[in-house]
Amino acid sequence: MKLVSSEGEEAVISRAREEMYWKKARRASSSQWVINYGSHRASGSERGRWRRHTMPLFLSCSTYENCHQLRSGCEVGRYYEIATAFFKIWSRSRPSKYTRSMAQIGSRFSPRNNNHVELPIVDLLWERSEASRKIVKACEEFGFFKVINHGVKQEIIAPMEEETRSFFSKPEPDKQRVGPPDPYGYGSHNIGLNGDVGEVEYLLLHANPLFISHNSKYSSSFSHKFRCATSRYVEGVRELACKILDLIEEGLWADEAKAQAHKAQAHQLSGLVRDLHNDSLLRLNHYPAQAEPKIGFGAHTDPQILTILRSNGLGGLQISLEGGLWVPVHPHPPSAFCVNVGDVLQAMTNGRFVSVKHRAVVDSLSSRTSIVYFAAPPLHATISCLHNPRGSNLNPHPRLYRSFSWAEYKKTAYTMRLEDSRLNLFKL
Ligand SMILES: O=C(O)CCC(=O)C(=O)O
Ligand SMILES: [Fe+2]
Repeated sequence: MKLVSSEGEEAVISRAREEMYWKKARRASSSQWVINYGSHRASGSERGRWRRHTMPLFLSCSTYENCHQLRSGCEVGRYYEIATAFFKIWSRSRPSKYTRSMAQIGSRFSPRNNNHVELPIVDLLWERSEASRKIVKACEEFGFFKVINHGVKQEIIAPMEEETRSFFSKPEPDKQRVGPPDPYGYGSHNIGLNGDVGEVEYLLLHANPLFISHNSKYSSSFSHKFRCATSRYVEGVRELACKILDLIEEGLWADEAKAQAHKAQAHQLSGLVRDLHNDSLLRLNHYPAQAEPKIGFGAHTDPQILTILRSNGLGGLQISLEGGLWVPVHPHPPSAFCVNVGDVLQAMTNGRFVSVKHRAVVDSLSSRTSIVYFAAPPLHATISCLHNPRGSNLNPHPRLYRSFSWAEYKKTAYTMRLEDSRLNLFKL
């Protein structure tokens, strides 16, 4: 396939990669995404070079066939083809065979899908081996999936949603009484201690009853109803997280001795979350309505093992695909929980699972809430690549990360910006 320049496809791509210039994908209109890549030497006598190496790729999510010409004079459909070819080659040269490829995702990213990523949906009533295989695949390809028939009862979810709504609708001074976050407590606009801001207010709570003392200066401010709703909810989603982690562990070695998989699993993952000293958190987010689209919660990965998220049925969550392309996650079916891989799980699977960057945008006139449970190990736990109880390697690639304690990782995370890739600091 010929690209804009007369150079061969591989040459142009490797040059673009070498020069390591990627502009984040930006939204050109409601139906198009633009990705630019090329040389950053775009001025003066280098202008020609710039033109030659810069290819704005217009990926239209819903109507690309209807747009005929773009700035460069190339057909959008043609650019779509080029983009797919580009990502196929680009991802081929990525080090891990588990890295998601844009080419794979490209096929789902089609007009029919109405501009949303179709995340895999896992039904927990499926036969166990089927559910476990689907979850592992989703964690490898997307780092995200949804679960239905998850077993968390509506009578646990509804009071939690009600208490969340009622907390955020209190007058500001009442909310401030449980702030500023230390990191637990109520915060508004400022996320963390390192200058990150967003159109969000939130309440961060420790989810382990043993550590309720962390919340004690706040707990007297919460009604009995609120405390009951949160503790029942935490119990429910912790069970769900553990169920999923057991399925993951079974699925990781499913290729070998299938019949033994269940017996041999050692609950290495769920054991961390069930530990008496687990450091799991519950975070309630509220994104007030904005007249125009704003960032509610900036790009980040979740540091913990697994995240279980529920929103009030409104879109706003977006995930980052290969190449910095942001795509919205459809908020349906409403009964589903959205589940994502955290940094710790990426490290424990030696990079086989991906902890994917995501963010929340406020782009509607209704306010959105999300209730997020972060399943985490105890502070003293050592995080290293999982071992197979039957003795074989989880992932035949060399070890990617050194061992670290959760306390060490958490401390590092608190010193960094939201968007920083913390796990890179632990690479071998
Ligand atoms: O509100 C959302 O959809 C995302 C929130 C999130 O990513 C977080 O709290 O870590
Ligand atoms: Fe997150």
